[in-house]
Amino acid sequence: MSRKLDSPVQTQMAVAIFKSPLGGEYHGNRRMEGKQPAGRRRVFVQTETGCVLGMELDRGDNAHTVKRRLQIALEVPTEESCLTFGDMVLNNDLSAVRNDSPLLLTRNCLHRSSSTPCLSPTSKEVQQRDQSGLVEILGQSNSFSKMKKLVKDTVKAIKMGVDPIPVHSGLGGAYYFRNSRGESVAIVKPTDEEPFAPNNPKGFVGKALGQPGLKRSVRVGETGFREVAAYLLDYDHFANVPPTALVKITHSIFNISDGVNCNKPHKKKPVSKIASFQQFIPHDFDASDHGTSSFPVSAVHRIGILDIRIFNTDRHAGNLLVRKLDGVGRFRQVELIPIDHGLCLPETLEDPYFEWIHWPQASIPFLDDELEYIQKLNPGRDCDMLRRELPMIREACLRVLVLCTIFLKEAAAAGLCLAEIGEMMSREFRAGEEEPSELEVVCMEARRLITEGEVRSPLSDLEDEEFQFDIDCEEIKYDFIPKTITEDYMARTPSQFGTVTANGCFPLSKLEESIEEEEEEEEEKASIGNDVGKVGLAVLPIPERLTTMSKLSTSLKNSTLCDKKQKSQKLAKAENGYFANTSSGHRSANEQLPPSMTFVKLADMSEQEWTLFLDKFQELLYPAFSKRKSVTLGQRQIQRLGTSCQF
Ligand SMILES: Nc1ncnc2c1ncn2[C@@H]1O[C@H](COP(=O)(O)OP(=O)(O)OP(=O)(O)O)[C@@H](O)[C@H]1O
Repeated sequence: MSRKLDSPVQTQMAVAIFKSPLGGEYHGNRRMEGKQPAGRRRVFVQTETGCVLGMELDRGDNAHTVKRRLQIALEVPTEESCLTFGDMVLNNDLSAVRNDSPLLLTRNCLHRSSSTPCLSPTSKEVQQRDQSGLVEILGQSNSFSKMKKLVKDTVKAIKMGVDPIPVHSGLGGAYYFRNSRGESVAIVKPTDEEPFAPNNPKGFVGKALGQPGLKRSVRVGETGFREVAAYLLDYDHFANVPPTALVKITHSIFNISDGVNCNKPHKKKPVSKIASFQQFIPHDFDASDHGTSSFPVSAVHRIGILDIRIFNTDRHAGNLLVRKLDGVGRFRQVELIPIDHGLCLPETLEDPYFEWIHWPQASIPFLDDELEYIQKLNPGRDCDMLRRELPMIREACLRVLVLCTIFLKEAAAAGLCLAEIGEMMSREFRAGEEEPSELEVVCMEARRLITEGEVRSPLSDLEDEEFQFDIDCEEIKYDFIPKTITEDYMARTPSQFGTVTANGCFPLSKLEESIEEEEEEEEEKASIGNDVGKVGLAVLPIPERLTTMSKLSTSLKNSTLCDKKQKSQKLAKAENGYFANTSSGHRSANEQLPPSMTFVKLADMSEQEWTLFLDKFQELLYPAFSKRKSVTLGQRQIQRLGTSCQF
């Protein structure tokens, strides 16, 4: 491990070495348009501890030449370093890397505990040599044009000495940047100050950039581009996401955990960061402080539509700002502003969080303009746009976007309301165990079907001893037509499939339990990553368990699905164990993170499998929607009955 990578001094050197000849102050992206010699690109290399180095690539550069330059600056031997750009490990060719792209430099992709200090340019000399502007938007989208004035105002205020204000709420580092009148105009969240990132100022540290973060399916350092993705996907400002861009920004307010800046505000030196930069929206409350009944139906629907598309795992009430419109003559009316989209577009499906799910507005059918908006959504086009504007975005995130957009479109067309759609995406906890959502159950079945190649008769399935969804033996008839498997399976909610255990498996009979217990013990001894599956224990109360047992297929062993879930759980355990600890006084990521389950993976499918999977997924949606509608109908009847029985 290089000593140099952990000390601020070399970063100064690095920046000096990589100083940009494209000097001048910030002019949006104008400077890059036209004036840059053909084939030249500027990139920002971020080390896993958050240090940002501006660097220029010539046409002839390749990953090796870049690493060699970094070796000189940081003393990291090229064979020990790894340069990545989103999903891509840059081994040689750099043609996919665009101007202004942030690259990540890690040590041979090794994950390590990262309480090590951040490197950042600290001396005045370095700042002068690093001639990029104080705030530079990374990306070319026209959607960022609104941001240019904001950036200009911010830069002017910085130069006048108007300091940003640290935001005390939230787990991550965030700063209100102001204009020359001292008014907050932007909120800036550096990617290396996210929860658990190396330079988090609130003590939530313990991971390097690129490792699984607060949510396992969102890596540390990758919430910033998700904030931007949410803004870019919010076409026509439909849900009211504030304008947001990714920036490279330099200021002394930012935190670095090297003891240089900590607790010595008067001695702070300017540091450069990659950050999300979002327009500050003046507001009166957030949704946790305000009665939700006054929220307009259309505002709730529009935010819900966005949350579903982007699979938001963090729509809590604090992430909905509320602005009273009394001042603009709309007495008692409010406007909602959705913020904090850093935990959307996870790399796998998990449990989303939709605060609005039980608000009455979410049970009101979609309005015509909303249905029209949904109908026009085109997930393929969304992906193309995101690949173009945010080339570091991972394909796994795009698959989640595609899946959820299809789900939304089909559900809305089938007449489901927002609450129903949200419920179908949410997991349930029963007896302390997490069950897959209805959406995940559909995905699991679609994967099973494409893995098997063809839908086959239940008899052959039983002979194969493949895993089946709670097939009731008594109900199986030999003249059962293939489609019926799916229908039978769809006729059940996840809870009717039986409780899923911590391993994501359905409960077994007692006999099987004891066998599995033994197997589990055996496997505890086996190494992590062993392919032998282990099946979890049933957790149902006895009577319920007996009913479930009688219904279970006799062929629950050899479950590929369970194997996969157990493997991912083992890996999760292994990873949790791996990030052993951090500096004392800081809360390590290990202490904070509850393990979360992955019931179905999307990223490991080939392009061809993914296409087949989406076809199957769409086919399976219709019976799932019918089931959901009948459940809702049943609930309403019970509610009505309850009301009419009241004296
Ligand atoms: N665009 C905005 N305009 C005005 N205020 C904002 C904006 N974005 C965030 N805030 C304020 O800053 C606070 C912290 O922001 P945010 O919730 O995005 O940070 P976070 O660290 O990601 O928080 P959390 O830990 O809740 O996820 C918010 O509670 C809100 O009060």
